[in-house]
Amino acid sequence: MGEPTAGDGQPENGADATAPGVVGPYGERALVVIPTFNERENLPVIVERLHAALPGIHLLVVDDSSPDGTGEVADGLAAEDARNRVHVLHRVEKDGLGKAYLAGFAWGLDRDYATIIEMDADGSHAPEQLHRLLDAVNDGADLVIGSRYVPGGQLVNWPRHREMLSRGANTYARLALGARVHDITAGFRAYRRQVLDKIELDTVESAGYCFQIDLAWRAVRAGFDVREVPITFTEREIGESKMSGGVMGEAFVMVARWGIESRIERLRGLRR
Ligand SMILES: Nc1nc2c(ncn2[C@@H]2O[C@H](COP(=O)(O)OP(=O)(O)O[C@H]3O[C@H](CO)[C@@H](O)[C@H](O)[C@@H]3O)[C@@H](O)[C@H]2O)c(=O)[nH]1
Repeated sequence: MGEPTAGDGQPENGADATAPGVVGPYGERALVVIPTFNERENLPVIVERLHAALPGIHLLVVDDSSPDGTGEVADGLAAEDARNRVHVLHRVEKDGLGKAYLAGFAWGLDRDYATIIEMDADGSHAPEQLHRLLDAVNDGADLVIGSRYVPGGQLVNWPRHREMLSRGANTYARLALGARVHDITAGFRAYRRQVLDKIELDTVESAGYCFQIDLAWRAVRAGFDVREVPITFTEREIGESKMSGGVMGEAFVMVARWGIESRIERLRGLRR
């Protein structure tokens, strides 16, 4: 499956990956993990915007051998960056968003980044709003979710059917799990590394977008301070979403399972 290829985990530009990725005023080392599949036109734009917004931040592109050559574009960006802020992890085949993030998290945790961020490559998440998430981390939050569904959150140009699907998925997850998170499927997040160290990433099974629900739910259950800050989510202009029936089916089944498991656990706790 999409395991990192030999030699992966090393920065492709020969950079010292332990060099600090200090985020301006935040004074902590932060890594933005960007999963990519067929994003060759979007990637250079997002990298430029990210470094314009937060010049000190490091980023790791996790590419699943995109047929359109995104991996080579990422290597080029890494080679061009004189400050060694851009790193690339190549995986052998498309293996789902969740697995790509897990590989990226492992890379970042190995290199002692203090904060690890999730962000799409397609411009849906605005790098200019990343400081909102980092401010909340700085304020003591453990997991910060950039939320479309709290006051101040917005959707721009998202097709109506995607909005309904997303809102439906959030309502379903809230009812099944009882987690008080408004946008538990959101993919713009910042994790304090202690969260990722604690929530047993080696037992994560979710491969697709339900990975987002899985990790937020684990963080809630572990008692971490999970907060939402409003963001604007903008529909991509170039390329296509990788959402599929399989991705939705996986989320439906997994969330039902976690809901049942947590109710059983609660009942056992009451009986004791
Ligand atoms: N490496 C890798 N990257 C992937 C894969 N599938 C998707 N990606 C990358 O993951 C990012 C998000 O994928 P999209 O397909 O553009 O997501 P979306 O439909 O716009 O979904 C957004 O909304 C979902 C629901 O709220 C979110 O769950 C999701 O994270 C994302 O923000 C993009 O950078 C895309 O290239 C994969 O199998 N492997």
